[in-house]
Amino acid sequence: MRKEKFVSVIIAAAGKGKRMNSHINKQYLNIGEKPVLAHTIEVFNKCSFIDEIIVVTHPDEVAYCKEKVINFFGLEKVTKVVAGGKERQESIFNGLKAVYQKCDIVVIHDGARPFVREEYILKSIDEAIKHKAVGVGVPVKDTIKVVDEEKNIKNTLNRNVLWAIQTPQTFDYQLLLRAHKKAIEDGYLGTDDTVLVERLGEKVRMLMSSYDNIKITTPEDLYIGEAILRNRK
Ligand SMILES: Nc1ccn([C@@H]2O[C@H](COP(=O)(O)OP(=O)(O)OP(=O)(O)O)[C@@H](O)[C@H]2O)c(=O)n1
Ligand SMILES: C[C@](O)(CO)[C@H](O)COP(=O)(O)O
Repeated sequence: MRKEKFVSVIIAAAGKGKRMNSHINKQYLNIGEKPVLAHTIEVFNKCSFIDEIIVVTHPDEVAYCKEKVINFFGLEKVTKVVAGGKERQESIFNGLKAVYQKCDIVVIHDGARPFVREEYILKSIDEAIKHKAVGVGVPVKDTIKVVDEEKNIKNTLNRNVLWAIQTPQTFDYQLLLRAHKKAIEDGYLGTDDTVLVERLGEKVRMLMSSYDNIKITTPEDLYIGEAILRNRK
């Protein structure tokens, strides 16, 4: 069934990586012998059901990304590198406007999540063909508290229903485009894409992925990433 669908991937890599505190943007820092972003794109590039990859980078880094990542690592499925916006949501919207006009299914993935496994990409494409919207994630391991501005605990959430959502998040293209347009119309800014579809009142499926599908966010994630990579070899 997947083969009949045109599948585009949008890699969001236009953030500034402020929490990493590095003069080099975190996507271009090495884990093992390759930049974070090269690890991420390689997984999609190798995946036979992916037809095109659109990379969204910071406007100042388009040329750098092409030279140091796309061309250097021979990532031939990347058809376009486009400039992102100030917020992640804006960057994804720029990506949505750049995909092939006959795109059926769109997979959204963070450039900063280099340990995504092909298995979950394939499962999420299948699930999106059936259900139109799907995110991957993991049940939370910690007990989650709601804390106010004075650092007082207000209440404790029921962990049995809490999941941490990751990417890939995979959608029927027209549905996600509609969800983004509605968010723009309403002035709504979300921190992922599934929430935009939730706002339309549409069902979004959750697929179990793995705890090692981490997002490289703060400096300690780099040595956790080195350990994940060593463990995979
Ligand atoms: N305007 C933005 C902001 C974020 N992202 C991307 O969205 C992913 C998840 O965002 P996050 O980890 O928060 O990255 P940054 O925004 O770069 O991090 P920070 O908040 O520390 O600056 C990253 O791959 C990032 O490059 C993006 O494409 N466009
Ligand atoms: C989309 C996301 O990866 C889901 O966990 C995440 O929300 C994006 O990162 P941010 O740190 O919230 O910008």
